[in-house]
Amino acid sequence: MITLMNKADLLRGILFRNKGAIGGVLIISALLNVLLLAGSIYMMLVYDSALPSHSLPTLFGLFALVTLVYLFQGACDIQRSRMLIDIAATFDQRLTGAVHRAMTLLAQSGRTSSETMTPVNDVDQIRNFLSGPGPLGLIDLPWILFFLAILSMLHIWLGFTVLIGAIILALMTFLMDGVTNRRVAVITTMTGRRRAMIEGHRRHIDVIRALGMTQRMRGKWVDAGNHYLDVQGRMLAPMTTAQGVSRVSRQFLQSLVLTVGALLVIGQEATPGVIFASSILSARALAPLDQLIGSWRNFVGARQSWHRLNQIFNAMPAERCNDTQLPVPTQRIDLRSVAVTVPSTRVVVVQNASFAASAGAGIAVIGPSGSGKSSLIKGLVGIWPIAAGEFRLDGATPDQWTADELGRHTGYLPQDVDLLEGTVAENISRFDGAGDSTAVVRAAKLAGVHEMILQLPQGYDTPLGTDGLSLSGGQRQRVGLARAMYGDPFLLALDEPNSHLDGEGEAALVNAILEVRGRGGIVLVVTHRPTLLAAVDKMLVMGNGQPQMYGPRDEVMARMSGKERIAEQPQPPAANEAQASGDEKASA
Ligand SMILES: Nc1ncnc2c1ncn2[C@@H]1O[C@H](COP(=O)(O)OP(=O)(O)OP(=O)(O)O)[C@@H](O)[C@H]1O
Repeated sequence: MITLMNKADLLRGILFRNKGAIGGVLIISALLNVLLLAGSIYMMLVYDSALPSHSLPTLFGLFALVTLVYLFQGACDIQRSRMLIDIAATFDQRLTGAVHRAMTLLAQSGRTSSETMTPVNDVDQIRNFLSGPGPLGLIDLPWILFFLAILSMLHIWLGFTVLIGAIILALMTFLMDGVTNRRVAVITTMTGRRRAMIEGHRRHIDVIRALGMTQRMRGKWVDAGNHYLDVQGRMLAPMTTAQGVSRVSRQFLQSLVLTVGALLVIGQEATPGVIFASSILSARALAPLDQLIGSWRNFVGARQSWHRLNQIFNAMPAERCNDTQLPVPTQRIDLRSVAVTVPSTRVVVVQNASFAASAGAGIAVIGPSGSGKSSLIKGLVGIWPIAAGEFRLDGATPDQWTADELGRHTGYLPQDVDLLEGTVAENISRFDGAGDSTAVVRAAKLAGVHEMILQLPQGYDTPLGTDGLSLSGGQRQRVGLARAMYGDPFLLALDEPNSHLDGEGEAALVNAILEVRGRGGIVLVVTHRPTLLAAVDKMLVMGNGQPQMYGPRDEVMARMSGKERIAEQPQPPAANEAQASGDEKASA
């Protein structure tokens, strides 16, 4: 697994860690290119010695020899392809961890799902290219000179003719590269968006069906598909033309070489065997270029993926590795003028948040919709960046722990609870393979979900998630609560944890919050309902992305009801405004 990314062309480093295998491929390629002469030599010997002498033993002897060479050549060819597949697989394996980290960071920074998937698609693209025929064209490219030298040894005119052909094909490849580059980038982006579109439809299939949008969504998908195919067809046209021209040019060149050979034979400057041998040799000489032109689109795609991956990896911050491990926080949290931003837009959604709480505190975060309650929670548990101000746990800023360490001290229940693919126990234990079942059951009991889990087909071992059992909204919320409480985190942040709960569930939740507070944890709970107020001792009122009031629960409630009473009294408009602005100042 890669931990430090700030290196120029990191991918090349990873690929060339396979030096042994790459060296093996180059050696086998050299051998194969030399063995490729066998066909031409055989033909020359048959025409120039076996045929004139009418010697059957010579013919059969030569045939046996060339058969052996072909068998060996076949074995080398298979071995070379296998080695390339292994190199591609190792390259992919070595990048897996880094790709996952890149995806996590891209998703955290608010990128779209197609952008987030880019590193995976790019590694796929490079691996497919490396394990396909594409690299063989590149590896065999220098061997064009070898075949040109042999052809020139047969006759300088033969070498010259093929050299001109090679230059024309190389020029075509060069020109095609300029045309292809931008087009392949456009097609790659469109392919990613198309995949994201169908994935979006899949995710929201229930809403699409229930609201009668199936035909409209299908129409959108078909339109997008038609547009994609139209653009792809237009963009790929020059490439297909170049491939066709390359194939015909190669055939033409072979006939041209044959003609030059025939002219040399007529002029008694070469033997008849030379005609056929040079025809085969010219085909071999130009094969790498032809192969490259054939797989040029994949080559350009892989090259772009390579650059994109390098850019992504180089932009990734080095993974934090704190030398000093801080103790588990147990005392307090402090916020001083904290501002939270949305990662994708960098819009500030919470500002001037200043308050403190000590061990055992329970804080209800209330306020109207869009007032910044969830955003504040996201900032405190490290999902969204704190752009200004300070948040400290026992005096330390969150970045003094690694994300995973901090995660162990934090419990978070989001508004939309997503359980991951795995069993109920795995989900509750946050996939901590080393975690003990007692802690899982304890967290489930605390969340009041133990009895419900026992009713599931396989109890705690029931698979959930993508292909597993789907739970109801309330069940999901309670399993999510157990997951948040697992490991007795110091800071427990619950975002509307009772939105799907019935009376019994709410009672269990109140008990759970009291239990956490009783053991010295701090609970922040966003709620629109008064039921949970029984479990807290403090209240934070949010409005317009800022705390409006903070203090002991009953005091804040009294101030709020006082405000309401003032607002209810009929007052002249000017007096009303003065009162409102005075209150805001006081609470701020
Ligand atoms: N993913 C997001 N991308 C951009 N802006 C967002 C995002 N989520 C929230 N916001 C913005 O942040 C502001 C605060 O939203 P937030 O969800 O924190 O409010 P809230 O008080 O929790 O609302 P509710 O009670 O409805 O959940 C809103 O103006 C909202 O438009």
